[in-house]
Amino acid sequence: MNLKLSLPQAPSTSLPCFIPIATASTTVTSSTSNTISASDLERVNVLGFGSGGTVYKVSHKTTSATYALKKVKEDMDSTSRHQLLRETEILRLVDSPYVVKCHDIYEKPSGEVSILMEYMDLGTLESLRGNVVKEDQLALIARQVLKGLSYLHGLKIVHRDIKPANLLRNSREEVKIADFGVSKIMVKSLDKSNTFTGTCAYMSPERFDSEAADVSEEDKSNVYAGDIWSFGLTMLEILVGHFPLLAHEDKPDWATLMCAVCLGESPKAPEECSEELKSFVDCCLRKKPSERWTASQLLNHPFLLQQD
Ligand SMILES: Nc1ncnc2c1ncn2[C@@H]1O[C@H](COP(=O)(O)OP(=O)(O)OP(=O)(O)O)[C@@H](O)[C@H]1O
Repeated sequence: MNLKLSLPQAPSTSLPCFIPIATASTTVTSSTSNTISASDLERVNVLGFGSGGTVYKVSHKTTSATYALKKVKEDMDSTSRHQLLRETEILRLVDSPYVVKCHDIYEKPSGEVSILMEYMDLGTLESLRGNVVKEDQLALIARQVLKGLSYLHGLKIVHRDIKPANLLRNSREEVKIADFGVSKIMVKSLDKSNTFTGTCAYMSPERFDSEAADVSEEDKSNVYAGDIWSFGLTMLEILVGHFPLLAHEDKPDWATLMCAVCLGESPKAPEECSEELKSFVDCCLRKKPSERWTASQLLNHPFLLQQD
């Protein structure tokens, strides 16, 4: 008589069903037990603009603690709304020293959503462009990003947009992964999430052209390898100071990129680099996803072990 049936899991493709975002005027949701009221925050200045909204540096009126507040555009279309729901779902789930911490999420009755994050005072890794980055500095950055990726992949989260603009650093020499707008939590083991999502320039060959004859079903479902390709390109960019696939074009068109990523040879570390670094880059940028090393394997690569 009192039969109890467990409810089926919602598929990942549907709108995520998660706890609703709290209103700013009341309690706010948080991955920590401490909640911060939106009315206690004071804007200091604008930190930057993204496609989804504006990020402000804010200060807590009583504690003077500094945070970054991402205010998401109100007039979102359904795709952007969907991305925001996914991002907040993931932000609530993750808690790692290698991922930018989300303290609270606020929603006003008007629909305006703001995300309160840990403040990373040195901004994104894009700011390193033009600087000479030594191998030991690169190893320090690579190790932290890989620890973040290893953590995320362990939770079956694929980031899908690893690039210098989505990696933030602070003056404690910490580097953290940010921006989960196009990330995804993998539900089924055969879920193929290597679709065309994220920033084209850093996309792996199998994601760029998943219909190519040499992309097997196994390659398509090896979603985490796509993050490793993007990570490898990002590390190489930091090392050489420019986008490594097309040195002379700032904003290459889609066809040029497609040729470089899918038909060209994988980019390599410059000849003058150590053998360990050359091998490290090679292990990240193998064309076949099954041959690319995983984040945990890369953490044990000689390039990172020797710089420990
Ligand atoms: N937690 C943070 N601490 C310090 N600065 C931040 C933080 N988050 C974002 N920023 C700054 O704000 C800028 C915009 O960030 P945002 O995440 O909205 O967009 P984006 O990642 O640059 O672009 P898009 O969302 O279009 O991919 C970043 O480039 C960075 O300079």
